[in-house]
Amino acid sequence: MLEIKNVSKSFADNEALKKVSFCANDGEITGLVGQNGAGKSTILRIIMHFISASQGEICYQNQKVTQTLYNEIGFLPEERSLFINYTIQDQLVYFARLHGLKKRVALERMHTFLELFEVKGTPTTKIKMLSKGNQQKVQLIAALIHNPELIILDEPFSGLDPVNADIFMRNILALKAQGKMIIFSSHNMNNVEYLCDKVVMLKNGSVVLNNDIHTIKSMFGRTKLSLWSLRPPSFFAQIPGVAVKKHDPVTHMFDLQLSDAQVGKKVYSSIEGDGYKPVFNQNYPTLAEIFTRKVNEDDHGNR
Ligand SMILES: Nc1ncnc2c1ncn2[C@@H]1O[C@H](COP(=O)(O)OP(=O)(O)OP(=O)(O)O)[C@@H](O)[C@H]1O
Repeated sequence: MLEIKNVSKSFADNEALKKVSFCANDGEITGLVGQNGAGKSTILRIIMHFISASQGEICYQNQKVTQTLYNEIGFLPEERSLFINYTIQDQLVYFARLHGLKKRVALERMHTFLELFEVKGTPTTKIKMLSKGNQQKVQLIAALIHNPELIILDEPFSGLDPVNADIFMRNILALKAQGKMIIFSSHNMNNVEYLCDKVVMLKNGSVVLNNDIHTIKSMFGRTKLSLWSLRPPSFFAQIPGVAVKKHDPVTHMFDLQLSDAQVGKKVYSSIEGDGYKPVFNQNYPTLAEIFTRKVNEDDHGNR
């Protein structure tokens, strides 16, 4: 288990992190989300010991994290850091050797990873000849080549097309199945929702959500209602607790936001006499919608 305990960090008078606490577990994927500047990279850099916390502590498997843990951690930095004149092979062997791997083992693993990640290039292709997405794959392989137990990925999906994002996701899930602990930051809520067991959301340096996805969704309730109706938008807008988010006059589909899941019953009874309804779907908000709501809340949790 990785425990982040009351970590604060200030850069001059800017409080970038305020008493941040959360845990990550072996065999689980934890997603770190938040707006630009929320503090995601800062907490990841503190875990990596690149910068120190102003306060608080971090424990991994019940021991204080020190630089000696370096070989147990695989890190994908937000800013890519490859030597563009190196070949893929020289680059990956270089990183593997930094972690004490023998060249033969590094080469074996390199071949496996190049295949798994479908890198478009051979071991002797120079990094600068690769597309941005393929360079990113090499950077991720560099983070994994020493077989770390804790994998920290700062925005792994930025700049990837959907096919390559899928390849990344498939491999991240395979690493989880091997029991690895994975923490990644991302602005792509669909990827976070698909991959993560747990989500931690930072807002202005503070944790505002910290739970498994199912619990987070339950906290918000089934407050999203998609329905088919021939009624005009004004009919639904006058029901207390209902906001009309979208109406398509061609398909007669509505997206309604409910203040409370119970309001769904009121909506249902108001159109009960209208006859056959091909769609009446009351659901939890998506993680992207929850994210937007949390961003727009004031500090007292009011929307
Ligand atoms: N080295 C630094 N010196 C001064 N301020 C910094 C430094 N690193 C980060 N900050 C500040 O700390 C705050 C958090 O930044 P951080 O990079 O952690 O945010 P982030 O959530 O990763 O944002 P993004 O999504 O844009 O990458 C910001 O106000 C930023 O300006």
